Amino acid sequence: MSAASAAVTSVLPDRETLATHVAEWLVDEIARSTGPFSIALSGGSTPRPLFERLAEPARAARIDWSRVHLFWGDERFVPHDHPDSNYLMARRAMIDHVPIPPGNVHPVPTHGSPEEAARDYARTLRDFYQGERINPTAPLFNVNLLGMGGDGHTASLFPGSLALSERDDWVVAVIGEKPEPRITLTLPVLASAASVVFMVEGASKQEPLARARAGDPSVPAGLVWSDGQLIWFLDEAVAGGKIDPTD
Ligand SMILES: O=C1O[C@H](COP(=O)(O)O)[C@@H](O)[C@H](O)[C@H]1O
Repeated sequence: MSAASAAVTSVLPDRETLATHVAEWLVDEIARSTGPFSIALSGGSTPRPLFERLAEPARAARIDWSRVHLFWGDERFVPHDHPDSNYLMARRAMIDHVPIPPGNVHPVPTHGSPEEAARDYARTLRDFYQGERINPTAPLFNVNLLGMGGDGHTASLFPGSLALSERDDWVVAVIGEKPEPRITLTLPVLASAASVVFMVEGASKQEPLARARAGDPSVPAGLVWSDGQLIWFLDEAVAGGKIDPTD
């Protein structure tokens, strides 16, 4: 399945409304579920207002945080207190303000070497999943929240990267493509979610978004599929008035 097939699209007026809409969607998804609810978080700037919305007291009170497990789709290989850390951003915007049990927060380790960290995180994911191989009928995550960079990258899968072809390892170290090494889940693991959710905003991403949605293989976000449903949450600036929500 490619990003171009079986996708649902919601276009919201602006980034603030987008964040509120996705927060409400997530609250409803958690409320409708039973048992553990696992979410893979993205980093960068786009999800920050969403995390802040989820931490607002009235909304946070509607979430059974004891069932929520937080993972990350990718991480910069920097200490957890480094300003570039995806974990630190989520902690400051949300985790520090909600009653989630500490044991339910599963950041990507950033000690040792990047390769060791990738191996350790794959172990963490497999232990949570209670399986060594992904079964497409039993997704690892309830929700995998993804973003897209201006170059079309998603998680830490960059255009032309060897990591895009990885089908066996669940997590890989990406070295030499960015100033700092990255740790990223690979495509089959990113796809293993009941809902793979892209949140993309801003006029500067119109062009890569259009290519991703057309399934352009040179745009990593366009290579992501979902073992469940694929949802694009967009603001009008990135949709550019050109997106038919039924596409
Ligand atoms: O490097 C990253 O970038 C993407 C996109 O970030 P944004 O700032 O353009 O929203 C993000 O999805 C990814 O998790 C992050 O590590």
